Amino acid sequence: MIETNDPAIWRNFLPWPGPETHKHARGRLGVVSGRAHQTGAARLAARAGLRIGAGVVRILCPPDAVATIASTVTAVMLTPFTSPEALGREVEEMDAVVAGPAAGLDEGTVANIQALALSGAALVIDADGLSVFKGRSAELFAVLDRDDVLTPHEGEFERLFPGLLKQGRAVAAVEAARRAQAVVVLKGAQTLIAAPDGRVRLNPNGSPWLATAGTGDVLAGMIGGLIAQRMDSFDAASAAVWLHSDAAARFGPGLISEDLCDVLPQSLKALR
Ligand SMILES: NC(=O)C1=CN([C@@H]2O[C@H](COP(=O)(O)OP(=O)(O)OC[C@H]3O[C@@H](n4cnc5c(N)ncnc54)[C@H](OP(=O)(O)O)[C@@H]3O)[C@@H](O)[C@H]2O)[C@@H](O)CC1
Ligand SMILES: Nc1ncnc2c1ncn2[C@@H]1O[C@H](COP(=O)(O)OP(=O)(O)O)[C@@H](O)[C@H]1O
Repeated sequence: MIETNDPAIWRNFLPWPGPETHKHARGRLGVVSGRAHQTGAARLAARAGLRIGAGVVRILCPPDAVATIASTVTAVMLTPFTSPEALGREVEEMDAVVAGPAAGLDEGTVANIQALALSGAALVIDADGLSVFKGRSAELFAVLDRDDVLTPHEGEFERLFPGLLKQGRAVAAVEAARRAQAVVVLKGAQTLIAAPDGRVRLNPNGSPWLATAGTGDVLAGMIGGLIAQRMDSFDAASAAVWLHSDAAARFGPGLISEDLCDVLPQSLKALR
């Protein structure tokens, strides 16, 4: 049965800070950046992770990207890594990690995701982190846990699950989550969120203003930020998808992806 992704389902599980909390207790999120000329996507995701409440957000980047990122981030922290093993060590203390946006379609991205999967952090895998496994999806599924989240648009979905969309989006999303044994967010005008146990939610408040570059990167950061705050991954994905659309609708005409973070507090306040 397809459930409507109504806030009533997950609203009581949204993580609000208690009086005794501190930034590390609120959740630590990592975001893996691409090379020097491909850092925007990670910066969008990292900012979104902070805005949705993760207490500490750190971008992990190749050494050549340090100067670019350092000159453009403020509250977001930054650590370079020189190998997949070093990346895996950096995320040991993190609660969740976003990987894939603008990561590059090469073996380095495969190795980074495999190293991240060995850590205890929940993974949110998007964009190139999905596309790089085209024709070899079993290698990705083999390293995933049930608290990991895949966030494909239809093009990326087709690369991981060729032909499956012909069965209809809802059936396809459920089957994808079963095969991956992870949460699958099949993005689009009516985004679906599917869990490996067969549950599926259809998002009711999609906003066409989201059809602009980088909004998927923001969504990945929002999901990662909620999981870092220890929200269940299926509920975190559901809540992030709804809040993302709500923020877009509040902003309306002229929205670009970097505006979403600025309007997200209004969406959060309305639910509190
Ligand atoms: N600020 C930054 O740094 C940003 C960096 N970004 C980074 O850019 C890289 C490329 O990302 P991407 O998503 O544009 O390209 P990708 O998935 O390789 O292929 C696109 C092809 O897939 C198809 N397609 C089918 N359905 C689709 C759908 N629903 N939505 C979209 N596409 C759909 C469609 O094919 P067509 O239908 O045209 O034949 C289309 O031509 C990636 O690393 C990403 O992280 C972006 O996040 C933006 C902000
Ligand atoms: N017509 C639309 N109506 C509602 N939401 C849309 C529409 N088009 C795109 N979106 C949303 O915008 C986001 C785009 O993500 P994605 O394709 O990964 O973009 P990018 O890679 O540029 O960040 C997704 O959350 C998707 O659901």
